[in-house]
Amino acid sequence: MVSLSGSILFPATVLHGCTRFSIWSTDTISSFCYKQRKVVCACIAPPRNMGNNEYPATKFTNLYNSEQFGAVLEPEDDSDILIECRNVYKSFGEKDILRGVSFKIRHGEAVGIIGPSGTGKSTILKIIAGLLAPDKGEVFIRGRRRDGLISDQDMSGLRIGLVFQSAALFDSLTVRENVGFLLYENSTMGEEQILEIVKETLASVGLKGVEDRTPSELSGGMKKRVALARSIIFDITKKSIEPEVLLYDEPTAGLDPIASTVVEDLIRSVHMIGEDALGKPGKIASYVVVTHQHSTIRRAVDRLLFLYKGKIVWQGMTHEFTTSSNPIVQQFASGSLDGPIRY
Ligand SMILES: Nc1ncnc2c1ncn2[C@@H]1O[C@H](COP(=O)(O)OP(=O)(O)OP(=O)(O)O)[C@@H](O)[C@H]1O
Repeated sequence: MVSLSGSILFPATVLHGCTRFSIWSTDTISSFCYKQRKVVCACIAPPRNMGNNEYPATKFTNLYNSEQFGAVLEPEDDSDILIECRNVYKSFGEKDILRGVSFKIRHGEAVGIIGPSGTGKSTILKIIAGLLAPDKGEVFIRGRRRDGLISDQDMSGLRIGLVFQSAALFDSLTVRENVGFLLYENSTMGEEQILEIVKETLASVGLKGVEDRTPSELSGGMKKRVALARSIIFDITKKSIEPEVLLYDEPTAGLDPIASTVVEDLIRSVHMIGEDALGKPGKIASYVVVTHQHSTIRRAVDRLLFLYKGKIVWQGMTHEFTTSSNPIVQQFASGSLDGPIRY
């Protein structure tokens, strides 16, 4: 899981008009705060219907139409790539964690990253998010190479949000203040208007009448929904609306099976090809989920990347996961102690 500083409390937002980015951690806010030039509101989101002229709402079911071991079968058209990692390396001290990771996230995709514990899944999310810089290799955001961290560069064109395993809500604030935090801080909207948007966003994740509660009065599943609402709320006064990629780090960890299903369906519902609790199309262009849960793999993602020993060793559609002949995947899918994966 992503754990930047242990205590994950504060929302940090966009810097200097760079890539629209919302993330919730003390580490981030502190590192961003001293670097920030001009904080602008991260609370904008893509159009409600992303199937526009720029990006047709592609169905990805057969995009990568067979499981791949090493080689990747991909569409030739690269115009819909939102994020690309190219040959990314990352070490921590003596530990080589990522050793040449390459993949693309396309507009409309729902991608899962799986693999044994400690293999670097959360590290990849942090690199995509721009919180960690790769030692070697490149990250492209809508075709533009990002150099260093997100705060180092003025990049526009994509909002990237990270939803932590722990909901990372402000304990002392109400649900309304948590969800509307970025709007209260950065928007020109009045209190009444913000409250309306907060209510509508909460309703879109199936929560009503909880605005005045504090996080301690919510269940774990409700907290995750509030965190999701916070990451999809947007500033309706903004003129330009950018697509958003959400990165979920173990979103169902610690939940019972039914609460997991609720969150998995919620992740689907806020996606552009889903429908939220209000019956409106979701706003999220693409998302990436790091998970260990089989139910989340089955229910919430379409395509899988399997990370092992620093590389993507397998990728395929979700339905290919349990039938794969790849011994690493077979062992992981069955949970067997016998196989190439050793602990
Ligand atoms: N900032 C850091 N400094 C030193 N080591 C780190 C740092 N971040 C991660 N690591 C190490 O890198 C390895 C990969 O960590 P990461 O959290 O990315 O793995 P993961 O695949 O998400 O694991 P899990 O499935 O258990 O959550 C681990 O051994 C971890 O201890």
